[in-house]
Amino acid sequence: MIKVLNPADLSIVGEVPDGTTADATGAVDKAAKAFPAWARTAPRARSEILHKTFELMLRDRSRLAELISLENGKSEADALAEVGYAAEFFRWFAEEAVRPGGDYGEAPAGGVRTLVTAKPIGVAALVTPWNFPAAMATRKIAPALAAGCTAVLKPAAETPLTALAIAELLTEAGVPAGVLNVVTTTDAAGVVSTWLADSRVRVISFTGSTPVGKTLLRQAADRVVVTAMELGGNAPFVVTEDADLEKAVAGAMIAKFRNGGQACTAANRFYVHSAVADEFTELFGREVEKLAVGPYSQGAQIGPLISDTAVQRVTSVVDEAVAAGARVTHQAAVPVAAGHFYPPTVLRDVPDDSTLFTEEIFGPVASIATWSDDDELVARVNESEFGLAGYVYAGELGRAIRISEALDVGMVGVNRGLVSDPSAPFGGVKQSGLGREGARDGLREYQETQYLSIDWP
Ligand SMILES: NC(=O)C1=CN([C@@H]2O[C@H](COP(=O)(O)OP(=O)(O)OC[C@H]3O[C@@H](n4cnc5c(N)ncnc54)[C@H](OP(=O)(O)O)[C@@H]3O)[C@@H](O)[C@H]2O)C=CC1
Ligand SMILES: O=C(O)CCCC(=O)O
Repeated sequence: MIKVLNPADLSIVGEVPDGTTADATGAVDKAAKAFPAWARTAPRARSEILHKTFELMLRDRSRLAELISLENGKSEADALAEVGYAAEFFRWFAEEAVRPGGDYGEAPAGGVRTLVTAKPIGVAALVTPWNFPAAMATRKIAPALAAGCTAVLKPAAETPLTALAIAELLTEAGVPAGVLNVVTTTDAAGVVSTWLADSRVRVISFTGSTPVGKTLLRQAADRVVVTAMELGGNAPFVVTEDADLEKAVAGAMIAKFRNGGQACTAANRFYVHSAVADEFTELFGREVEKLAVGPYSQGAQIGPLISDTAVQRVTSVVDEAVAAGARVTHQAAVPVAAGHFYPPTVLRDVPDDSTLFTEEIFGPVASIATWSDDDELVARVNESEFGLAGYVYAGELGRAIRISEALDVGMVGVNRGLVSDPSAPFGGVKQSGLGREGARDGLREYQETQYLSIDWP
């Protein structure tokens, strides 16, 4: 069994089976057996089951939020927001399930009709991280099932309880046995490589770190498995000299501190125009100092990090930046408690080559640098090998759009601190990944295009 810990106080909140590679194959057996019938189910029937699951998640919103907070540590507000966000993927893909797509046309030379259909690919392997235990699962399960695929899911070993609770709700909503199979395990590499080697698994969708994503891409290449990869980010947060600073601070609080900074979309590098950098730092820093850090059960706004290793890593990258000349300007207090807490922190004069700027921080640390020329700013931002999200705050909308379009990222919040939305195509460029989740694109990740070229005398 795997013991699931509460990162706020290290108490045990549950136990789940530690699945083996034999369990991994058993899950594919079930998914493969269930596939033909599920793929033939009328789109409307699949849609209604997904819609019912959306309703059940909202019915159980507080229970699910508590489970998320217990195993992940995030605040009650973040957990409730996550349940709403996660449930919306079921509603969105319930609506997309009835629009599988397709086409019908005539070849230019005549004598041929072309009938194009979008078919479910087959068994989908879904691998999800601990930072959004509900939303990362539903962002994959909903489109896979909407398309007519069956699935095997491996949640993170730190947060398996939420995925199991969602699977139960899908069963309650009417998903037949075998359509979704969850394998909890501490042998992530063994289970996932077993799936990628199995000829019945035709697509893998992964959310997690870039190094693991690269490993899975290499493994997927052996059988040319279709891949969708949501990997690490390094989001810039740009503030121009004519931006509304109060609005920019409000957006920064969301972009940086949602989920305690543990999000691939989290603002990682603040580039504030030198004319307003002092004022922005002061306004932002004052808000950061007010953040209440602690266990969700005490109504805190910021919970612990996921593990002690995470705390050590954030500590070391902050220390490294300070040694290189950065200054800590503001910091919130942390409780004296057993959990993995790190104080929300603001730093100024962070060098572009410090790890805080070149790698994902995945913690509540805001690193600020300054700039003064738009072209120089864009060049500095685009030096990164990552390109998931970005944020641009500017007074003149045209300038905000020009800067946003010049950034090598998949998503930009323009005068907004949040980009995530089930109706929008979530995903990154460069080493931040391949493919898109949500929107219509999310369904396409689980469909294969086939055409019939029909003799038409
Ligand atoms: N882009 C994103 O959304 C995320 C980015 N990250 C980044 O990655 C860093 C490390 O986080 P971490 O949780 O370790 O991320 P990982 O990439 O290690 O974990 C994500 C998922 O992949 C699984 N996994 C781990 N190793 C393998 C493997 N060899 N083969 C197949 N599956 C594997 C994990 O299982 P298990 O939990 O059992 O190890 C988990 O289900 C973070 O600090 C952050 O920078 C992390 C999470 C999400
Ligand atoms: O960190 C992630 O992997 C996803 C970010 C959550 C979201 O905004 O959708």
